[in-house]
Amino acid sequence: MTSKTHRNPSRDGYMTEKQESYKRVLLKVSGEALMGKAASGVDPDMIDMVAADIAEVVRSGVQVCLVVGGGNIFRGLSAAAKGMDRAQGDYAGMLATVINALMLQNGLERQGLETRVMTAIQMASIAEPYIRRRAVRHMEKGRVVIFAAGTGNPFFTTDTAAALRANEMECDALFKGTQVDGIYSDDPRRNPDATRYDRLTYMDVLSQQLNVMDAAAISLARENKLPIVVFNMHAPGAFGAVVRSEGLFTKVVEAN
Ligand SMILES: Nc1ncnc2c1ncn2[C@@H]1O[C@H](COP(=O)(O)OP(=O)(O)OP(=O)(O)O)[C@@H](O)[C@H]1O
Ligand SMILES: O=c1ccn([C@@H]2O[C@H](COP(=O)(O)O)[C@@H](O)[C@H]2O)c(=O)[nH]1
Repeated sequence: MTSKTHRNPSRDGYMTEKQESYKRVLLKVSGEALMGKAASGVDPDMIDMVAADIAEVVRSGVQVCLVVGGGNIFRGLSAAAKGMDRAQGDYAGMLATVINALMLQNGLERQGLETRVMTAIQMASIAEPYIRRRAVRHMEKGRVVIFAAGTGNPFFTTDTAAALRANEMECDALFKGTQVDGIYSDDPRRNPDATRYDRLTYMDVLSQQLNVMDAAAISLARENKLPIVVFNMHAPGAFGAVVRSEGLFTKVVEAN
């Protein structure tokens, strides 16, 4: 695939262009990616690398908001598989995303960026409650807004939270920074013969059950024609590169 699509500010169509021009984007940071080389938890070097990447994009004039996962600390589904009440486990998972958000906020501030953490579950002594119009205002002022605690509801994931917030913030695209350099025909970490796609439609991802993101997130993006860009966030500068449409990534859009 050689051509790239560009989402117009009106959000109602695509143009064929060589270079994307994004005004506002949401980056979903995988919790697992924050582990770096560690077995669990957060690798401070990885926080610094991700923060430097985000700072580069912000300084290029793009408004950035973030949703952080919690899979490096706790996943409700895994706990439920061992007998824990699912909803209780999911609330613990959402709290895990708040820990990651605070770590990332600190990393971003060390890069000299202005930031706000907004939580979907109220915890007013450490972060602002999520208020949509306030979040938009923060971004207009050049602040990086980190949306924590997922959607605030059990039985969801931070991928769905990312699609939800990206739509609410009227972002031009949702970037999913993960451990693999795009979407493959099968999980590349389990199947070495899986092949990578440059471009897919939402329906391709749903019908072929390409499990890089959950179906609820893909459906939400599809309903609102929100492009999704999946890329590997382990190399320094990776986020800036995909925002400039460089390097390897898979883009999910409405039609090829
Ligand atoms: N078809 C596929 N193409 C690419 N990756 C896939 C595919 N199927 C499954 N995966 C897996 O999906 C993973 C993406 O999940 P990732 O860990 O980034 O998300 P997450 O669960 O949202 O993050 P976290 O819970 O750690 O915050 C990849 O690491 C990859 O191994
Ligand atoms: O809206 C949400 C978002 C997340 N959760 C719980 O948090 C963990 C961690 O999120 P990941 O997306 O897996 O990184 C998730 O496993 C859920 O248990 C939630 O309940 N609701």
